[in-house]
Amino acid sequence: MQDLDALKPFSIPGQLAFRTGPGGLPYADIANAGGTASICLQGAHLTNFQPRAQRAPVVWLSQAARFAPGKSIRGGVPVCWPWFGAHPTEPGFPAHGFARTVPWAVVDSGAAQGVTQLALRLEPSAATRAQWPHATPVELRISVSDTLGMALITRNEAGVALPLSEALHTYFHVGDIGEVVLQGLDGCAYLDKVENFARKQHSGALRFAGETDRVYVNTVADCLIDDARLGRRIRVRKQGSACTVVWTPWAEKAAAMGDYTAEGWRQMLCVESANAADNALVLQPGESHTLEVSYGAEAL
Ligand SMILES: O=P(O)(O)OC[C@H]1O[C@@H](O)[C@H](O)[C@@H](O)[C@@H]1O
Repeated sequence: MQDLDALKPFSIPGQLAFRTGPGGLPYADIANAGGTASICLQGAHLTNFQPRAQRAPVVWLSQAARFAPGKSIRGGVPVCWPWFGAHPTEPGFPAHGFARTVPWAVVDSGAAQGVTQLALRLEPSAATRAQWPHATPVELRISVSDTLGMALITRNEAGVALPLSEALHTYFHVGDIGEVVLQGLDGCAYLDKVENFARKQHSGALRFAGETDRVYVNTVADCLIDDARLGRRIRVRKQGSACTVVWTPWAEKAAAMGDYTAEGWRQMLCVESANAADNALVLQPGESHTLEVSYGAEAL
């Protein structure tokens, strides 16, 4: 992992600074006129985003989150790569890939027109090569203003076609999950992970009254999280993503997972922009793929 001296050339006075934070891990803090954000360099894991005009963060972080080398953080935006969910053939490999728990290097930063940018690249190691021996440089480019932009860019330099799945597994902060209405998935087919991946059809808006874990396939639509309690709508825009994963653990599963306070799960909803299941990618030699999202909030 880069030390703070190596990171200094990327800092931008008044906008971007680096520090050692919880778990002894390096973090980047961004602040500008539009909003604030923090990114843990382990996993390129964004842990906070709040527009200045919002009284609550847009991205949720568990109050019981643990920060440690090699451990995924509960909340924020885990980067799931180069596979989403269980590995297709290796049950011993970590769920959602290794990208979220390994060091990423800062490779670029900049500021223009009220937007602060930071680019990170996954650092391959003997441990990652043991699970993914392919030459596929991957970068996460983050841009912060009153909206948050993220682009996950994978390039296949391996010389052979490669199957790959991925997601930006974003935990959004909501007032209360029981009052949230999610729009954008009307008419979509989904795999219901709560019922052993049964394939179902969805219609209308989505409301939550229990554990929900669904992979909506063949949808490139944006989603809206309407949050009556906080009086706001979060707009989830995406490009280069053909499925959307919706997840809330509810009480029992949250308690079993740890990393949650007793009622903490009520303040989160995962709406994940992904390429997985029916929409997993096959990257041809020399091909690049970009999964891009932007998140903003407005009054309801
Ligand atoms: O605990 P993890 O590995 O971060 O995963 C959290 C959840 O992530 C979601 O994307 C999955 O659909 C769920 O099945 C899973 O429980």
